[in-house]
Amino acid sequence: MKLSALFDNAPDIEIENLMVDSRDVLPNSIFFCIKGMIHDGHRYVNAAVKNGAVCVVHSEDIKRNNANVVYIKVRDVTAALNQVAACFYGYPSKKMVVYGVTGTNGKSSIACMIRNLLNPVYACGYIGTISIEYGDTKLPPLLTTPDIVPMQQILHDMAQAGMKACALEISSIGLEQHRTDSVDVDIAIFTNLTHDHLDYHGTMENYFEAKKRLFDQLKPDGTAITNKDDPHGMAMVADCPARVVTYGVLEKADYEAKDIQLNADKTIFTLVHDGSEYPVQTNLVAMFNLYNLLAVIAALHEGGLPMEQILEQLNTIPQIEGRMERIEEGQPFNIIVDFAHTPDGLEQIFKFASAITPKEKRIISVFGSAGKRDTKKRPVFGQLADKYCDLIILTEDDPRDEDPIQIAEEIAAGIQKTNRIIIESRYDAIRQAVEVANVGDTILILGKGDETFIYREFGREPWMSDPAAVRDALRKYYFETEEEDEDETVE
Ligand SMILES: CC(=O)N[C@H]1[C@@H](OP(=O)(O)OP(=O)(O)OC[C@H]2O[C@@H](n3ccc(=O)[nH]c3=O)[C@H](O)[C@@H]2O)O[C@H](CO)[C@@H](O)[C@@H]1O[C@H](C)C(=O)N[C@@H](C)C(=O)N[C@H](CCC(=O)O)C(=O)O
Ligand SMILES: Nc1ncnc2c1ncn2[C@@H]1O[C@H](COP(=O)(O)OP(=O)(O)OP(=O)(O)O)[C@@H](O)[C@H]1O
Repeated sequence: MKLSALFDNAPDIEIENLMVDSRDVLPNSIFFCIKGMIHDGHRYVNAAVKNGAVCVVHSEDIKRNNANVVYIKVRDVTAALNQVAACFYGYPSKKMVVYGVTGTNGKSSIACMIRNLLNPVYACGYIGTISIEYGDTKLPPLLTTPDIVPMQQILHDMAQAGMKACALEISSIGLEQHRTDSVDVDIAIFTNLTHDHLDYHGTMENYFEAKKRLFDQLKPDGTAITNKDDPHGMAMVADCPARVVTYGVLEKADYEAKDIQLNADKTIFTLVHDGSEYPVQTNLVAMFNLYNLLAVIAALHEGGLPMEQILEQLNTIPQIEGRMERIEEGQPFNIIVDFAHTPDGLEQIFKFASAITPKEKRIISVFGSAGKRDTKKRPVFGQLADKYCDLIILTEDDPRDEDPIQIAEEIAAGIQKTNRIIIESRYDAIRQAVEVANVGDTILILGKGDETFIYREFGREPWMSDPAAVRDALRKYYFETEEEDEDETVE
């Protein structure tokens, strides 16, 4: 693409790449000087030119010392990058119906469900924490919400591959860093707002405002779907220029659930919408998933999918990897692997475990808390586990360069009455839970879902994943010892 097509009054030189990091080698590129939290891109112009930049977009005064380079001064480099990236990749989001999901918990669950339910009738991709998927392509995730250039590039690839829609997770950090400013969102969904990412945003007010940007910026012919039962649900859409649609359980809402029956293996309820009542049965479990499902039904229906077509799929919704994943290997106790890593997420899963575990049986939880991330939530995790669990096994969870034992001690500071042990190795902690569980107990393995890495001081270290670890431990330390016990009895 010619530079002149991207900037007014620019020369006709050919542009092949967009560069935001001077360390990337990208021939015939435009380098954008982004001011970050640590570095200022303006300091890396020479390195960028060495690595292929033929144009530099900047907001501060810099030395224009290379006659072969075009220098373009703008007021806001990030805004320019957003406009240029969308144009460079052919405005891909305008070619698809984009469902943008934001909120503290439930983004991946809702975005994956939208993709899974829509895809059979209307080709839909997914971008989020779990992966990037479209058609038969499945790529590892970048960030939850990719940076500006990869975002536009992925959307372009999706549109090229024939996707007509995309379910996109939009994190508060992504919003704060303007990663979706040039994404044409058609339907924006809000799940809930509870304690998370306060290390980044500082206060709940800032965190709220970051999320609210998605709704403030929504186009007038877009749709905002909000959780009426969440204390922030209506405030989130207060200044939204788009049509607002609500879902909920506690109050009248556009998509409302009543007569709810929560079971260990299914949920039954009546959906009330637009004066009609629909009986619904789904294989999804737990109250928070009912909320997620209401958001999904609202989004798909508002997006044009007939209600009957949505409802007929709800009894066999595909399991979302690492989210409320029940491990069934024939053991006589429940094992659930879940990605819960916020206080609200933890409390929801503890409540569900309390509902499915008989009073005289135990809830055994295995979890930690990530290093270098929101340290204030650690004792809160401890308090919550103390309230609901009978045995707490604290272990590592992405320690980065912190000491996992120290993190565990900080969680333990919130535990007053419940037995707790600290086992640093995640595998050994899972093994311990499996070895001590009795018939009818419930084991919860929380925080990492299906992730196949653990972040350490040097970066990602491969990890077999919690579901694989628990299956391995069951085989080696539960079923084999059971067989040995039987052999001894025979003798
Ligand atoms: C903490 C954080 O959000 N960091 C993001 C931020 O980086 P930063 O401000 O530190 O950037 P910086 O290092 O100061 O660099 C500033 C600029 O100088 C450039 N640079 C820097 C050095 C150099 O030699 N040359 C050069 O050109 C950099 O490429 C950059 O453009 O801006 C970068 C884009 O310019 C992001 O990629 C980066 O995300 C990092 C990778 C990250 O880990 N982010 C996480 C926290 C995140 O975004 N998480 C959310 C939420 C997930 C959830 O909900 O759980 C997500 O959406 O994934
Ligand atoms: N609507 C909800 N309300 C509260 N907790 C939820 C909700 N949906 C899911 N959870 C809990 O939060 C965990 C993470 O869910 P999910 O991955 O969908 O959230 P997320 O917002 O995408 O988080 P992340 O971006 O960090 O992946 C789940 O495993 C579950 O324990």
